[in-house]
Amino acid sequence: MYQNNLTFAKQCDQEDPLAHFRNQFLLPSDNKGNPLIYLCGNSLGLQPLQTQDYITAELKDWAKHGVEGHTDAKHPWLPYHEFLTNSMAKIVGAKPNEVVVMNTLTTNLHLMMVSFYQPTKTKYKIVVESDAFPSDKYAMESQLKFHGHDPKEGLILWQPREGEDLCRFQDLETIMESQGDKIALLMIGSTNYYSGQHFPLKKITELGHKYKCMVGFDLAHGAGNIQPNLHEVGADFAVWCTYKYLNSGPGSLGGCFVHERHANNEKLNRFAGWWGHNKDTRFNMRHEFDPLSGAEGWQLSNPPILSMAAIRSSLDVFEKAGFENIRNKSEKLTGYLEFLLDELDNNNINIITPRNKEERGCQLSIQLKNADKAFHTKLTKAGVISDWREPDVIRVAPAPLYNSFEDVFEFVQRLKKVL
Ligand SMILES: Cc1ncc(COP(=O)(O)O)c(C=O)c1O
Ligand SMILES: Nc1ccccc1C(=O)C[C@H](N)C(=O)O
Repeated sequence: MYQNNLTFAKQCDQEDPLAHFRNQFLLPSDNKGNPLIYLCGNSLGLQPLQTQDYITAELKDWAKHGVEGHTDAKHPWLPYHEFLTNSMAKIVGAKPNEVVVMNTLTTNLHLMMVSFYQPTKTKYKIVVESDAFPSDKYAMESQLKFHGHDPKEGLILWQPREGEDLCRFQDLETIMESQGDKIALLMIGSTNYYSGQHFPLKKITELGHKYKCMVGFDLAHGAGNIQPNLHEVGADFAVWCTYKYLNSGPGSLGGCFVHERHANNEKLNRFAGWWGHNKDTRFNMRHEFDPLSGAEGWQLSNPPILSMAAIRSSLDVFEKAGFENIRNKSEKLTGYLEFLLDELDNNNINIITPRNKEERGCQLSIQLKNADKAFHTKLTKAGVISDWREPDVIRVAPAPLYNSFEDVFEFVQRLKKVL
């Protein structure tokens, strides 16, 4: 159904019900003002036009009200995180009291492991996909060490088979069959940062629970990209960032999910702070810690409002577009990219991301045999923003809110030239 020509790409853009959202983003250009082809939303999403106004409004309220802005700002700062909750809950398929925006991703991962990784002498191992993002692995290794275990022995890697790029669910089952009684936590990147493989979250959760393990997901590459349906999946916890597909700016805050079955679970360890304390008595001071029910109870500090304003802006764009529409377009757009790459018919190109759309989001990871980083530099000079991940992969992620079919077509033309 796809065609390898510009007229077809333009036709798709004309028929795309989300096409007008592109104008609501600031698209980067080079020093001479030529527009770049930006396919890097998997690393840093682009800025919605309205974000500046959302942030400026908070700066103005700060100027006008000073400390009184906590209660008198148009969007009062004391409950500000609550303005994000409903939209964020929809993005990850959760109930509002299961979700909170706070801290950053790796910080939240640690906080969640404090609660959901409570190893015993015999049941202490953690399973992770072998090529997880380094920060996640560092966090898990340091948690193992913190509890007195050897990370080399305690961290089990779920690996692709020899000669393959993707992990198979059956191999996770085999790990659980042989070591389930020693495993305390399954902590998997819902969508792997390198391969773009999206894992079967529900099957993984059920498998983990069968062996009495806690199950958590890192949705850094999933949130805003694929609907993870966290509540229905039944995961114990999840963490994510908002600077990739959620377009909320560099280093912006992260999100955190705690399943409602743990909302008031007093058996869990918790590192506490005053923002997680009962709102009615928070300012009475000198009270014993009285945690809020649900994910909010894990908050530590009063949050940075300027970052939250950017998240509120971005979530408003998602609300307007509707996540199902976004995902629909995403499947078509990435399908078009896949089609055009296949049309190149080049033996040095290997798409390692799964071919099946249920097992991937918008990113395709393109392995370029015999290429090195210099190749990627050439591609960048040709006006394409993508990223290179060692040893030989270019990650390309057409983001449905601001990328067009023409972007995808033009990218493949430039790739062909550089090849
Ligand atoms: C899967 C994954 N985990 C962790 C991180 C690190 O997140 P942060 O720097 O926000 O803690 C990233 C991206 O930077 C990521 O993609
Ligand atoms: N936050 C960053 C800051 C600087 C450079 C890269 C990042 C990334 O997000 C990398 C991303 N997590 C990745 O999947 O490679």
